[in-house]
Amino acid sequence: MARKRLPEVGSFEVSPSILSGDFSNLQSEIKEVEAAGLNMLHLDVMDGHFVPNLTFGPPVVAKMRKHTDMVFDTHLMITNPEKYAKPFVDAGSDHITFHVEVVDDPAEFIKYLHGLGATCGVTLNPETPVETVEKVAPLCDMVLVMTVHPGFSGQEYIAAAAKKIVTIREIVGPNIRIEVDGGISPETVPEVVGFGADTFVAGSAVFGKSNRAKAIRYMLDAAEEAKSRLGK
Ligand SMILES: O=C(CO)[C@H](O)[C@H](O)COP(=O)(O)O
Repeated sequence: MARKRLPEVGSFEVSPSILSGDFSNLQSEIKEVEAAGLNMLHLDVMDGHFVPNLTFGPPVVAKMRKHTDMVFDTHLMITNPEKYAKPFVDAGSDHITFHVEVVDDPAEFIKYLHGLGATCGVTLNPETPVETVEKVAPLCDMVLVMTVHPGFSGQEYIAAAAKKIVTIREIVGPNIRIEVDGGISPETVPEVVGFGADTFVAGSAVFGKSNRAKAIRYMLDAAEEAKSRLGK
């Protein structure tokens, strides 16, 4: 299976979080955001252990894969990402993000993920210090900053956690994407753009809206406006 690559840096991207989608109608949810021009789909994988919620595993990813060419941006909110990364890649995940809190040797794991043909990302919970990703962030294709405690859609954006984006941008430079997840909307996008993020995970702000194409447009417009205003 040909792996899809993350969009080149230089664009703003919305990666809509399927967690807020209608799980009884995944095919049409996917088609709708793809038709709106999006390149990425955020797959929220939860194990009921690392986070207090459960979602889906590789068989569901394999079914979704049949319906789209979007990059499957797979966020493993699970205790054993080393055990499950390959089954997700085999099922069609293009990009794997793991939590630094649960991996003993993140640099080795990144090498392993690249060896599987996937792009990869590291992430950290709101309370996890930015120093934990300092060494490995530059080895990734994208770094994900959590601005809510992972587990559920519709939570309030934690501004203090978003500030970590500034330090991570200094560490990785301009050529690695920084994605932000949790409470992202046209209201919070300007702040995270100012901090240096370029990739926006959005659950309620996309799938929670009746007109998804319009919701996506608002978010991307808010990002472009912030960029020109801040001279970024
Ligand atoms: O990882 C997540 C929660 O753990 C999600 O991506 C979350 O669903 C985003 O939802 P919202 O945009 O409504 O905050």
